[in-house]
Amino acid sequence: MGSNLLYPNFSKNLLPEKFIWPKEKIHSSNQELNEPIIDLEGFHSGDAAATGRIIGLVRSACLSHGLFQVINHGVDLDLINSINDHVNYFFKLPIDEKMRVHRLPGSFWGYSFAHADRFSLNLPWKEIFSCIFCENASASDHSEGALFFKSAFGDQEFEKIRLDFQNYCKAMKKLSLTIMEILGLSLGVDRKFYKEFFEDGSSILRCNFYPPCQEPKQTLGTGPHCDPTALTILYQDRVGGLEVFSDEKWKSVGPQPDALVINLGDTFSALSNGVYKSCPHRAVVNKSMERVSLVYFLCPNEEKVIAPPKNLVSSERVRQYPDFKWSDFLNFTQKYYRVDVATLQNFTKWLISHQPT
Ligand SMILES: C=C1C[C@]23C[C@H]1CC[C@H]2[C@]1(C)CCC[C@@](C)(C(=O)O)[C@H]1[C@@H]3C(=O)O
Ligand SMILES: O=C(O)CCC(=O)C(=O)O
Ligand SMILES: [Fe+2]
Repeated sequence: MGSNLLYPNFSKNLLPEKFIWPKEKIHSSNQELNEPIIDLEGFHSGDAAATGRIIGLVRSACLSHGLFQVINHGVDLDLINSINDHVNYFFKLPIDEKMRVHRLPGSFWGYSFAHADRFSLNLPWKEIFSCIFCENASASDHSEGALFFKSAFGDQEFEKIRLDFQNYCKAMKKLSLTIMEILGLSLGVDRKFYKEFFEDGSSILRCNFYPPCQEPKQTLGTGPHCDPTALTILYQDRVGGLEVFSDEKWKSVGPQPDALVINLGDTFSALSNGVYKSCPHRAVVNKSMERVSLVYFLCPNEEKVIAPPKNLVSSERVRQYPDFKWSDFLNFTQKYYRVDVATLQNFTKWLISHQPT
């Protein structure tokens, strides 16, 4: 990035050409997604009737658009607010301080401005701060992590902030394994199947900062896409901007105090043999308010082969996607293909054409 820094343009009136998206990708419906918010309390306490209702609601959301919201999710709301504060603090730093942790090519750690170092067209109107967490990280990964947080947050506070981030990711991992159990039950699969599959997985945490934009109808904060990962847990502040494609329309997912948004990604769709679709979504921006979203992506262990359980495959429902490893899919999204709503289909074609004969 460095030399072609576009950052100062964020404060000017004219939208730089690189941020202007094609009109057909931007059209909006002004409709809200009206979905029940799912209360997980009954599942946590083992209430059979409540669990049955939760499974039914999850199944219907995942068959139709792959997104739902949960409350009583077990993640400490004070911890969420602390991460939100840390993230706001970081994004408000002067650009040269944020650049101390700028994301290096091929890495998932660090700060990026609009992905301006990776793409040249249809840039998203956002700044991004990312980290990866893996519970079985080696001692050297831990010391690199400490250095990273020190560079991002300074010598005084970094240890507490790093611990908050670690605790946040642990809480998100726990919640995502609970959701995996519910997804298993909702698909008639052994309730432990998906939960165990992801136990040794890794996690990506993406913190997005969307500055106000003078021309919000010409650009997007995050373009239309399905997450290539398995499951996403998103916290959005009170501003709003997340939209989901449902019934052929973009509908907004309004922020709900205390709720977390859950959406399915391509990897889960493949693991369900396409019974559940991954969720097409995007983020719009607005003229007057900045917005933060904290996005936790659950990923499988890099070496695991992604294949659906046997009872989701039959002569009526043959295999929809070939076996693949998460490391290959991730590599595809970072080296060969800019993630959009058709990443999994294009990866499947790419895999087949690159298979040794
Ligand atoms: C595997 C990944 C690619 C992206 C980061 C993680 C999970 C979601 C992907 C992303 C956020 C989807 C929208 C487009 C993208 C480029 C972005 O706007 O950040 C995507 C990520 C990426 O390739 O960095
Ligand atoms: O910020 C949002 O609401 C959506 C972000 C998103 O979809 C992503 O980071 O994958
Ligand atoms: Fe996403």
